[in-house]
Amino acid sequence: MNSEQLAVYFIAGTTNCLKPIEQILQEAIKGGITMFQFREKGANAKTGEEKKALALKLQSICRSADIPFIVNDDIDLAVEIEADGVHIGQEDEAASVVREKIKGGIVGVSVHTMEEFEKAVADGADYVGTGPVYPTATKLDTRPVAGTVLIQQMKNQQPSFPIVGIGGITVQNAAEVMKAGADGVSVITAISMAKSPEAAAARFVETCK
Ligand SMILES: Cc1ncc(COP(=O)(O)OP(=O)(O)O)c(N)n1
Ligand SMILES: Cc1ncsc1CCOP(=O)(O)O
Ligand SMILES: [Mg+2]
Repeated sequence: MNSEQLAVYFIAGTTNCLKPIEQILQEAIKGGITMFQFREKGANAKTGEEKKALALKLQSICRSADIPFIVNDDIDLAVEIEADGVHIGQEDEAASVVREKIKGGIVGVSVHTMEEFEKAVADGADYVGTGPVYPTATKLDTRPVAGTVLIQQMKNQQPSFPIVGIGGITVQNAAEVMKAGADGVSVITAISMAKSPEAAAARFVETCK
């Protein structure tokens, strides 16, 4: 993975979409997203075979566009379908263990403190995601809103380690996240719920790429 692939990192699951997720992903790809994470969780989310079938469809769309397809949380699914990578949180197994399981794949880790950042790097993470940078209604069990300070601190300590901000990021505040030192923005609502996901993605590309 190179850090440029984090520039406009779109994340979605069916519960974040009012239209079919396949259509939204295709529109976002036309707009220029650089990476996609399948995050199928929460009330009414698909599970089991239905979740796997959807993952395979979205993976195929990403493959055709040469965009990395990352699975959130579900390491077994990522291994089974040979996803390009997995994104794990602090409640999941250590990145070093996950790295062994997904042989050669991308491992992203959520961090909220410098200690968590240093551990993720030592464990062999390929990138870290940190947030919520701004208030978000998408994830209820988040840590407190953090602003951009941790992004600045991580960048100062390890200038070349890939970092992405997440949480409440919009086309209006994305520049501030980049200015703090992020390599990109992770976005759910501002693309998945946009009137035009293509136009929204294109505006993020202008700011972040
Ligand atoms: C790129 C990126 N960064 C952070 C997260 C959040 O992960 P986590 O804290 O494990 O929360 P869930 O997304 O699993 O609810 C992410 N998904 N992606
Ligand atoms: C998954 C996640 N982790 C921290 S905030 C968040 C939700 C981001 O969603 P949105 O871009 O809609 O604020
Ligand atoms: Mg998680």
